[in-house]
Amino acid sequence: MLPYRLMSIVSLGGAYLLSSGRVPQWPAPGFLAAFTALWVAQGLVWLVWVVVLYPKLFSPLRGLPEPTGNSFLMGQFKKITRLPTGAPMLEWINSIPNNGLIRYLGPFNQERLLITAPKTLAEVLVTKNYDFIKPDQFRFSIGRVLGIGVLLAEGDEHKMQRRNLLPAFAFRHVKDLYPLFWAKSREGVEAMTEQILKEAAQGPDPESQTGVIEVGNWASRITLDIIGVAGLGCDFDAIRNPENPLSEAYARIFKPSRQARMLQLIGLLLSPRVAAWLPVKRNEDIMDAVHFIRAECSKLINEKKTKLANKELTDVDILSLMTFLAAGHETTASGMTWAAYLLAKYPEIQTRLRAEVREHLPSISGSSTVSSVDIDRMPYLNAVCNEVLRYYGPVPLTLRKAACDTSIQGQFVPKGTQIMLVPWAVNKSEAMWGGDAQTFDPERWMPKGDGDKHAASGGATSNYAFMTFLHGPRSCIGQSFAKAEFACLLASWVGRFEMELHNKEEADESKIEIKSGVTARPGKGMHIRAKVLEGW
Ligand code: HEM
Repeated sequence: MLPYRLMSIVSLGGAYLLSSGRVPQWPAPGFLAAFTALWVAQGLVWLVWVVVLYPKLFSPLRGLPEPTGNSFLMGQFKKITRLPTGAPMLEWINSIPNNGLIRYLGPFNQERLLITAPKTLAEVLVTKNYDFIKPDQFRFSIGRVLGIGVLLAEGDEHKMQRRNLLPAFAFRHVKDLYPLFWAKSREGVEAMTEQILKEAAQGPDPESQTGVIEVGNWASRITLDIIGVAGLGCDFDAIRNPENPLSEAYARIFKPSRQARMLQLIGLLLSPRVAAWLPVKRNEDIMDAVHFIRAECSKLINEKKTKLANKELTDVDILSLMTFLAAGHETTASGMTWAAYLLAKYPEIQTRLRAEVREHLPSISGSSTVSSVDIDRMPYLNAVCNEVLRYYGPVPLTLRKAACDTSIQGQFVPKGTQIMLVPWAVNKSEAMWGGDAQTFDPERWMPKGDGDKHAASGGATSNYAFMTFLHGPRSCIGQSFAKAEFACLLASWVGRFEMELHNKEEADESKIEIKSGVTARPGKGMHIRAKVLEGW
């Protein structure tokens, strides 16, 4: 970032000397003119150093393997903006021979270090975890939405927050939430069925029981209701109310747009604060949504406090609540969107999964519930869930910054270096998953006989190959919660609906425009032709 404080101090001093006539010279300039000239000159020198000299001639990282075809000033930026987030890194991880680290240049030749192999991932995520912090850009842009809760806290503050929260996310607690996940799955499926049947009744073939639904919106509303009840015992009623203001507020925040990308770029070059301050519509939308969400969360906390007879809350505060509401519903909803897409694309997988669900789980139409044991004994359901989360991990990419001069596998990494952790690349790395890494194949997670331990890691050579929830002290705390919720939702959808792609062209994945903010979603939504099936 532009060192404007230092530049301003130097310019002030210089302008004083020049304009006071203390330096022998021809006509002494005015103070303002001298200040401006010095500031601009320093800015230019800084630009040449940062954009050209340092990355090309002096950086200690310049010997690392890197992609070819850099533009002189913007490195790989054009490719990065043209392709979906994570896609260029997937290409590089599989085509550039490397030893766990690939360097590439981003906008204005800013250096990025892509972490590609188990040993380098282990060092960044586990052994030297606190050497690699969330970058200011990330902290500021997400922090202004969520506050500095566990997702953004660093060092001792993070350790403390995480320690306090961990018991609530232990499997022994999550296990008790299965009945809730199932009840909400039922509510979601019933509401979706209603919409489909209504549409079928108005169409040319009222008997078809078929209609087109946008699954991403349904998934967001269902997962928002689940997190509301699980986290606070409060039902937002988003399933029944499509115009629920809370889900609309989240939709506005997570909506990717051209203006959002421009602001991101300005944030990178100048400062995220400058980008957030600009009077543009995207900033206004975000601030409106944030104020609304904050007010809602305060209201919920106050209600909960009253319910607890005015005793101090120990387990939940407003930052945790805001963090969980955001981190815990858009992610699972993105996963469900891709799950519906992949099942629609691969009907034979869908049919096999439906058979297992209908055989092992009680009908979603009745009032029976399910337990963790019911779900765990369904190998194909678990295989499909794992494979969806591998193939289209909801968080395609996340960032870190070296907090100090450090090293990764002996390679010196200067303070401030941007580190790229890219589930969309690592999850499909051929070095770790084999030649079929880029094929959607739940079979890789199916045990090939008694005691087949290999299947638990999907046949990959290392646990680090599955990066969907990251690993180590900053991995997703809600992983067990999310997996259980995901399995229940997917079972209920596939048990009730036969899903086909509405837009057949989208069977070719490259035809889907993917918009990535924090999570990756189809930019125009995912429209599925769903048929309500009888008999379950
Ligand atoms: C499929 C669903 C989910 C996925 C793919 C996912 C993925 C992730 C990832 C990749 C991170 C690390 C982000 C980073 O450090 O850059 C993360 C962190 C986190 N997730 Fe999730 N998540 C999911 C669901 C959930 C749920 C349901 C909850 C809560 C109920 C949750 C709560 C959190 C929290 C609190 C953190 C911050 C942890 C820390 O920094 O210590 N997530 N998640």
